[in-house]
Amino acid sequence: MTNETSTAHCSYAAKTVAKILLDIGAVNFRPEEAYILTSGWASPVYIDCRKLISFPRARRKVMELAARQVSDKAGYEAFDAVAGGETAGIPYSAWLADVLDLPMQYVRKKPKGFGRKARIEGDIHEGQRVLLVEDLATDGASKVNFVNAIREAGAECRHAFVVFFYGVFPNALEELKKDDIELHYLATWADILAVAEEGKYFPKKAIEGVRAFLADPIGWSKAHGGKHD
Ligand SMILES: O=P(O)(O)OC[C@H]1O[C@H](OP(=O)(O)OP(=O)(O)O)[C@H](O)[C@@H]1O
Ligand SMILES: O=C(O)c1cc(=O)[nH]c(=O)[nH]1
Repeated sequence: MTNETSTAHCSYAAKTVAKILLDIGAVNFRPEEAYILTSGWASPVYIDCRKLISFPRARRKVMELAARQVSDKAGYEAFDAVAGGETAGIPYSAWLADVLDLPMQYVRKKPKGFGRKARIEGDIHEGQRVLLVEDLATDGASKVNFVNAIREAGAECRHAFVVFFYGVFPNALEELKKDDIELHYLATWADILAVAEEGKYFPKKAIEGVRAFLADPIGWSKAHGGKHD
């Protein structure tokens, strides 16, 4: 595949996924009352990718795009298994494993306090090449936790896939790279804003509020009680 074909596909995928997320009501703008994200950042925006589980045609489309994206970026036959991060990543990993015809596992955030005390459920082997799958990434910190659990189990994990990546927190991709993790994603906030503006999904004022956050997420977080370093 040429670079141009791959770029055209990324752009088509970004627009399609942004439109799907807007159409199913997964995109929440709330500049007047900040959301505090898992990572501690305050944000006027929140994407509820979990909603996709209830929309079968939309989720099938997203998974087709995902399968193509990871094959283009990481390579055909680059993986031996697909692992979902608890909780939201689990259904996505099941669907993607199905499309890619690969075994599936899932990774717990913490070991269970009893039984096998395992963090990986499913069959995992020494040297197996595992793709971590999650719903979304903000600054990516949770990905490192899941990847470490996969590596501690003896498998290899150098790639993570998310449907949605914030694409606003500085150095998120570079920080993951330091841990030898390449993040693949279909859409970002820039894609959502472009489609939302064009399709007039939200009042102009809400879009402007979101733009202020995207231009300075750290300053916005600090001013609204979230973390800022
Ligand atoms: O830290 P990042 O890598 O940027 O990603 C943000 C994480 O926060 C959310 O999960 P949450 O911890 O709320 O758990 P859940 O999946 O159990 O809902 C989301 O599903 C991502 O996994
Ligand atoms: O970081 C999070 O917790 C988070 C952000 C977001 O936009 N959506 C979500 O489900 N979780």
